[in-house]
Amino acid sequence: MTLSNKLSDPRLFRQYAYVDGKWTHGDGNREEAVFDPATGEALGHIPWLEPHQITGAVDAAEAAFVHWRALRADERCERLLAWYDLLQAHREDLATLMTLEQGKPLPDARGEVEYGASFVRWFAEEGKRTFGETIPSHIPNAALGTLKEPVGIAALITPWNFPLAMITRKAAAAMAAGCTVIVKPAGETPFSALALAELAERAGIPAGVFNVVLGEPAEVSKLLCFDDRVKALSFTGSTRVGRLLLEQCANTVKRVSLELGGNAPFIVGPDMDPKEAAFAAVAAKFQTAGQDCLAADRILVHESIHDDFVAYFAERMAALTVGNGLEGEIDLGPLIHRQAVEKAAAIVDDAISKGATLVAGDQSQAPGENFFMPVLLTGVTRDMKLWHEESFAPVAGITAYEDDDQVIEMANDTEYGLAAYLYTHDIRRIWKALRALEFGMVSVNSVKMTGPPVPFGGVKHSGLGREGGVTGIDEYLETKYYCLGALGSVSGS
Ligand SMILES: NC(=O)c1ccc[n+]([C@@H]2O[C@H](COP(=O)([O-])OP(=O)(O)OC[C@H]3O[C@@H](n4cnc5c(N)ncnc54)[C@H](O)[C@@H]3O)[C@@H](O)[C@H]2O)c1
Ligand SMILES: N[C@@H](CC=O)C(=O)O
Repeated sequence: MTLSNKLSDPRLFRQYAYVDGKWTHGDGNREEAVFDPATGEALGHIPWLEPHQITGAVDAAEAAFVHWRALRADERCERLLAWYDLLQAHREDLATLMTLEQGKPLPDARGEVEYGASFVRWFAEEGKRTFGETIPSHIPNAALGTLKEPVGIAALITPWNFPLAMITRKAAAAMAAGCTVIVKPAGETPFSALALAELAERAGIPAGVFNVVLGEPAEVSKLLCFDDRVKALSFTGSTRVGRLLLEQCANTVKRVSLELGGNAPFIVGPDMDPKEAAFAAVAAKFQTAGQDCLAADRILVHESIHDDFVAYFAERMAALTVGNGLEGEIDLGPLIHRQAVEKAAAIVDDAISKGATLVAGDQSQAPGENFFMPVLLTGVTRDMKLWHEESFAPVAGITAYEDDDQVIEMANDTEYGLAAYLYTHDIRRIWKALRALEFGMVSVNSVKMTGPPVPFGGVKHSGLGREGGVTGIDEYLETKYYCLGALGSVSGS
């Protein structure tokens, strides 16, 4: 059965790039196969565009910008809301596509479609609220103020772990602001991006406003970063590639937003019920099979409840089901590819060789070559890779701590600063930790922390800027100051 036969609307499965409202082949006949990580089967192929075709996408976005920015904000809102409605209407197909190319269980994929669509609705509305200011004038007979204007063309480069929501969180903000966009999705998961393009077209988003380019990642990114007509780059992905792109954008002095890696601490206070905290930690660790920038990577538990916590964690972890996300009640799908499995195994081996205890995680039970069974390690210490690197895998590491000052210092001992979790009901402990934790987001007694109203983003090497929330649209807006002089009698306004 081919992929399109699994969809009720087969036209959502596209194997072309989408530029200037046209489905596009690569002129050089280069292409890339896309695999189902659960089965290893090829799902289809995507073309790689040639450099002149990437430049052509910038030409198209430049031409479309003239008209798109000139629309009234409420007109852009209408088109974005039509896109939102189509995402909702096709959520089952979008979820199926996502599970096939990314591997996450179907209920999680449905959740991501909802999540991704919610950003479109949010920014459709926010576009109507990009207010400027009036400034009390210090210049006689003048009126001062600001206007908000779209920055121009935005290049959006996105990862494979959230193939739809990482695009809409950027694209909807940029498009609502009046920008045109060129999306470069991850080669592992292009089909969700292309389905978004198909639905954007049906929603009446004009040609050239939403483009999806495909190609060799370093080549495409360089062309977009070096092109002076591209005014903003928004990237979600690894810190390694983020640093590279930041450098590449320096020459053209672009607006750069970076959503990079995380290495979240999950702190459990001595006052917590160990069962409640352990169950929450399992949820925070194993979301998206651990391939999540918010995954709880370092679980720091007060020594007084450590042993009970470990027992409950192991019990809960043992109940997790691992398998093909399209089949039955599955908690964890495959990892994205074999290299991810090898990296996870190396991180586990490194920890064990340095003294960690393997409590659970028998890889002989893995249902396929891209699967990695959940692992629980205790006695994790700072010299281990598991402490410093994002494992991006279902590997949980637990460390005991003695007091509040020590655990804050441990939590901050990372180059990353995306998200931290804190479980305690002691308000003084909460307040102290909230202020001391060097992370862009701190979630207290809640695994879920994201959504459209939230300013999502990190500090330190986890990124620059914020996505979502009331400030997310600012990444795509310039502030233009004006001074209207010689007005006669307006002094004092
Ligand atoms: N902070 C966030 O909001 C957030 C969200 C999701 C994922 N992430 C991070 O993303 C990473 C996982 O995603 P990934 O493996 O796709 O990341 P990645 O950095 O390898 O790839 C991200 C994107 O960059 C492209 N790319 C890869 N190499 C490139 C190069 N040399 N030059 C230019 N572009 C290149 C890829 O094709 C892809 O489109 C993790 O580090 C995760 O924490 C962060
Ligand atoms: N779960 C994150 C994506 C990180 O990988 C989000 O909600 O943005």
